[in-house]
Amino acid sequence: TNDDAAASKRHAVRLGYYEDPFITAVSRGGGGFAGGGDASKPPEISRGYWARVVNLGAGSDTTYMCLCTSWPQADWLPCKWVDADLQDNTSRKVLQVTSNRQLLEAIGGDEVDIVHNRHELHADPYHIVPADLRDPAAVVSTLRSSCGLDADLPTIFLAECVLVYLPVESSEKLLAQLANQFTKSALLHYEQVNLSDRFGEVMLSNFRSRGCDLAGSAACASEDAQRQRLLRAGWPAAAVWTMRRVYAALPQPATARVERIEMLDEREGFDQLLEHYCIAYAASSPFPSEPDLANRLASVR
Ligand SMILES: C[S@@+](CC[C@H](N)C(=O)[O-])C[C@H]1O[C@@H](n2cnc3c(N)ncnc32)[C@H](O)[C@@H]1O
Repeated sequence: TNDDAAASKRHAVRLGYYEDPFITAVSRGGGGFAGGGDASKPPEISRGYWARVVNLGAGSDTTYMCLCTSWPQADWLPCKWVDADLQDNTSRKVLQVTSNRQLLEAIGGDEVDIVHNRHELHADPYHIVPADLRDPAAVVSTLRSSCGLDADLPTIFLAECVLVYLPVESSEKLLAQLANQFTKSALLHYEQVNLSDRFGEVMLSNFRSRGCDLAGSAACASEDAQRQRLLRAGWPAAAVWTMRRVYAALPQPATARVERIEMLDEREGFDQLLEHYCIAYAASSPFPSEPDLANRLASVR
């Protein structure tokens, strides 16, 4: 599934949907390692990738490298960044990063000490570590002991198309462990939603026919199911938006540019697809009221 995600991203970048100078280094077809073939993807898929607010830190994702090169001096860059995935994927990513000059330079080049073995890499502030998300206690222990993460510091967790592959009991345990251990944290999570309607059932059977059983699909039945899972896991605040709502809220010049890259046969199919993916946000403290938020923003400015 990671190879397919990487190939879809490479295709979207090649057509100009968004920029990611590192995607060819991590995805086969451009000298990279991840498979996924070079098949072109329908424009609905590319628009979906472009509209994602967050590219999550797993698989062949290159968000850290993109952030570092786009804003090399920014003081808001995180003081630690961890890409965690199953060992097969981290081994591949370690090989990609250590054997590619462009990726090495993006993570600090000669300026940082890079310690790595086949499965993990530590180039503080950047880390790649193997972690099975079905074992949350081990995940937290790895973050603390191998990456030096301080659970008392503000932390953002990103999960892009990942939780849906875990049984719901496992994703709930993981979410509970993160909410419980990281008391100043937020979670941004992107995956399928509304899978209980007819379109959702067809999506599920398409995944199944590609040999991909979505073990966590029950948590994706509706927006409420997604939200309730976060609340049940102990996150005090949680909100869910379908990608249709997110897309409609994006700046019009930006959507207009992307919609000129490739025409859609029909808009309805794209809207349906957007209706079946969501962004969920959870926070370890209740959301501020709108006036409170405005006051806080004013004091920062
Ligand atoms: C569809 S890919 C998404 C990759 C990346 N987040 C992206 O969107 O480009 C799903 C990822 O979830 C990872 N994954 C699935 N089950 C996992 C588990 N139990 N523990 C850790 N990672 C897992 C896979 O290895 C794969 O990299």
